[in-house]
Amino acid sequence: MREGRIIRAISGFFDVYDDGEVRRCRARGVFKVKGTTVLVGDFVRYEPVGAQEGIIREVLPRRTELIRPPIANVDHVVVACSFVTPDLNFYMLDKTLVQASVSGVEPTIAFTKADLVPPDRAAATVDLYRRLGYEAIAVAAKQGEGVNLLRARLQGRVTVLAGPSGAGKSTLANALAPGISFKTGEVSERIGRGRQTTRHVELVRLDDVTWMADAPGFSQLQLPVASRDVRLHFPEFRRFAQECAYRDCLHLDEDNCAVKRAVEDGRLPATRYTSYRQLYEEAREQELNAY
Ligand SMILES: Nc1nc2c(ncn2[C@@H]2O[C@H](COP(=O)(O)OP(=O)(O)OP(=O)(O)O)[C@@H](O)[C@H]2O)c(=O)[nH]1
Ligand SMILES: [Zn+2]
Repeated sequence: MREGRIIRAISGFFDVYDDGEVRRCRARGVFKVKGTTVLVGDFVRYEPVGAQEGIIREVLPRRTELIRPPIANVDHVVVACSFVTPDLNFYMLDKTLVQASVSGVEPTIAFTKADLVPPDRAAATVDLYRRLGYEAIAVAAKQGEGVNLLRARLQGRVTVLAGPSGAGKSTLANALAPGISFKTGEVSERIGRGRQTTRHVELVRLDDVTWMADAPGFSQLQLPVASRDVRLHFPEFRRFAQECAYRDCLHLDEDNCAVKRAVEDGRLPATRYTSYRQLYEEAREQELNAY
């Protein structure tokens, strides 16, 4: 039995990468355990058959699992966020950072189109996020600025790109892995009678241990977290939250909230707190709609 990584799924077959070779495999017996799925990104045990085929016998435990696109063991997301066209949207950025945190995927923020804004503005935004503890890089893809820094962040990991339409994901994908054909938006397909939205995804090899998904990750639809837990995904709140009067302070309308105090006197950025309140409300709404 050998081990490999699924890099592509095509109508019942799975392409398994193992030590420089790709084998087209079928899965046998693995679905007997109820609820078992086989995803791109999965590590599997398989039996080679002939020179180019094989049979998957076991799916190994996953570290992470994204729903859109369905992909396992992603460890890194590059969150593309443009300074202009579309204008920088802190709320969208912060939402994606929360989604990454909930999924256990480490983010790197790529502030794109840095060539279109004054350098001091670009630097201030990058600094804001770095001070919060995030990895953040200003990128001007056409000039090549920031691309090598970003590429270094991919090394040894499986990366997906996320970010709104027009943020520069395809452009980044091409700069990072020349020749990659990055799928844009959502791919719809007719399946049977209804129209079902599916998103095919493949892992593209940069080197033996470095892979990138060829389709964007993290739909902006749902926030997979309870409203009361949203605060846990704003890491900069932590050191202030200890000083809140209530141990379980949500940092909303409670008295004597150290997080709100820190926002008021500028020790925490107001944009982040605004995003927090909005995301809390959004998660709360989801909960109320679930009943
Ligand atoms: N000036 C400048 N333009 C950029 C940069 N990166 C991307 N663009 C332009 O921004 C536009 C959108 O870029 P894409 O890479 O297609 O954006 P995307 O995120 O893949 O967009 P969707 O396919 O809609 O999801 C294109 O016209 C790019 O040429 C950059 O660093 N600087
Ligand atoms: Zn508080």
